[in-house]
Amino acid sequence: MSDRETSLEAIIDFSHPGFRLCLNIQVPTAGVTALIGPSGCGKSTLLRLLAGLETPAAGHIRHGDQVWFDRARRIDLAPRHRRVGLLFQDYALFPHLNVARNIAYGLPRGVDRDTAIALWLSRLQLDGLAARRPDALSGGQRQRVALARALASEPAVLLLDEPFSAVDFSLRQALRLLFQEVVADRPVPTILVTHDLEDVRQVADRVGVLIDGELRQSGPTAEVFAQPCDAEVARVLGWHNLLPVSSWDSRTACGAWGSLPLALDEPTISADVIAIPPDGPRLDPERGLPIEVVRVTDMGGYHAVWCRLSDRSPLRVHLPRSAPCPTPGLRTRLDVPVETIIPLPARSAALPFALPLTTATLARRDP
Ligand SMILES: Nc1ncnc2c1ncn2[C@@H]1O[C@H](COP(=O)(O)OP(=O)(O)OP(=O)(O)O)[C@@H](O)[C@H]1O
Repeated sequence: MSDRETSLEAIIDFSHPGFRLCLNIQVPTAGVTALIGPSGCGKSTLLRLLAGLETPAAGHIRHGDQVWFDRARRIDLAPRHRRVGLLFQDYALFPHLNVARNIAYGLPRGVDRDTAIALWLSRLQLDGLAARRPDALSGGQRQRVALARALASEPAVLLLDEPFSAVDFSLRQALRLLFQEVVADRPVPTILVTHDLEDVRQVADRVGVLIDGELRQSGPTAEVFAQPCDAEVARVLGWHNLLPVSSWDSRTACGAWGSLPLALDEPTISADVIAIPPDGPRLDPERGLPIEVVRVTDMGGYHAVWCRLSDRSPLRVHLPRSAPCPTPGLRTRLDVPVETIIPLPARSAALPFALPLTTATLARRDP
């Protein structure tokens, strides 16, 4: 079956009091699609709508040829008929069932129960816990039981809300690898909601950035991380050094923090903010922005140096270990190579409806 036949597509318009989610999304079968955004932007709500636990005011949801929801045609498939593997932030385990029975709950017909339970207990490092009830598990154990239940059900679509958030660093790493194996083994449209950018970088093939119920940017993971479309998206992607610009032209950007040269052919975009990648700048007492070093952290391969600019704006730079390591309190200057500076608008429009959907998830609010 081609990817087009089994991808998940949805056009959704939905409101809570004071909040509106309005977007158009296509999730291909191959690979993982991560969904990130600030708290309250609508990520969990979108998963609930796709799973059939909330009903859109308008739109449609389709998995391959199967229509799950179509407001105009009055189709609204019950959640149990959508075959969605779901993991919620609160795990939603059955409190009266032990671990084994929770995992077995969604097993497809024909699967040997005991073998499948043993397999998933072992894969998620839950051996020895089969007979425990959820209230006798740690948060991380509960989360893994919920993940096992979602994966074991051989779903047609996987919707996972923060599936690795409650476990320690090394287990998280192991779970990411396991998850990638499982998804590669049985490709289904998969949405991974997470606040952890490492999850996105390591696991996701594509990423969509949701802000205020709209999809602001989406595309291949590396591309989105390298080229955020605006300062709000850049913040979601973990960019630190975003300096507001009060005036600018193609040669200079100025703000309360000072001024920096620009090298734009022409001022084609509205630059409200300049972004300074942390690896570009170098300390140089002779040139650049005046700074005071506030804190230095040894990150293993490099030193992270937190500085304050003249207006007390924070800035973080990464210095190679081969460079002299500054001490807190040092007043010096920061030479920022002109070619590393990225001008960004503060906020761009949501993705328009009519773009092709293969790499993109699209959104628009009504005017
Ligand atoms: N049952 C509800 N009634 C009214 N408003 C709700 C309800 N559930 C969620 N909301 C609101 O809808 C918006 C989106 O919530 P949602 O839980 O989808 O956000 P989120 O992006 O998943 O957030 P987080 O990252 O914190 O989990 C929020 O403003 C939230 O307060």
